[in-house]
Amino acid sequence: MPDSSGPALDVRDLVVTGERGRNILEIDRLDLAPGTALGIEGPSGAGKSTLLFALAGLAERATGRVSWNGTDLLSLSADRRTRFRAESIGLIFQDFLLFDELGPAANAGLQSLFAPKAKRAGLKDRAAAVLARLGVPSEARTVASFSGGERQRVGIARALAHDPAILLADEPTANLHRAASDALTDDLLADVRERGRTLIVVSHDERLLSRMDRRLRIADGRRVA
Ligand SMILES: Nc1ncnc2c1ncn2[C@@H]1O[C@H](COP(=O)(O)OP(=O)(O)OP(=O)(O)O)[C@@H](O)[C@H]1O
Repeated sequence: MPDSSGPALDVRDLVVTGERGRNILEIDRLDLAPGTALGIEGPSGAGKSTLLFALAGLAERATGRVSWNGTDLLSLSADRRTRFRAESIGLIFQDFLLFDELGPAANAGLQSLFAPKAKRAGLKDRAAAVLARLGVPSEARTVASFSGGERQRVGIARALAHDPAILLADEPTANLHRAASDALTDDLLADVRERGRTLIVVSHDERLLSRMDRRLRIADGRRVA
């Protein structure tokens, strides 16, 4: 059953500047209803990853408004922003930041170390379910010897383990073979359709983009009509 209390995105006059003060992203307005899947596309260097970072409240030198269901990330203190992210946002980014000395289940269920006791078992179960669904090797070895695609899937399982209301993904299918890519897309969209989750993906993968509800093209740091 759709969860209509999920977050809606409201971006106004978002400007992100680079280290030398140049505007690398300018988005006047972006609204997203709860339960929507948005694909972001555009040429290399267009500002897609910068936008995703800004939507997670991770962009340095960002001004304007990035509001999720009435909470403007840019006006929160760094601590509160971190807390909001931990509770509500799942991030699938390119460098997977795995702990090489841990196995896939421990990496994917990492947040259980910090979660309230009542949530730990559910988090580990969900991490294990996503790993299995994406076909990650389950034998007891550390991820140090995993391939790029396997590491990516462990990172994805970690992002999904705490069941976030908002999922932001940068090229989530880039290193995946067709079957894993399709399974991941199906799972992400099931969360959107059945549970009112909000999904935003940056991708060059037409197969993935074509399944999104909306698409946003960016070039030179701006929306293209
Ligand atoms: N901190 C920074 N200071 C200055 N310029 C930056 C900074 N971060 C990113 N840029 C520049 O801003 C532009 C947008 O970068 P971004 O990574 O968002 O592009 P992208 O659309 O995700 O590209 P790709 O598809 O190649 O990953 C690029 O020209 C990049 O070099």
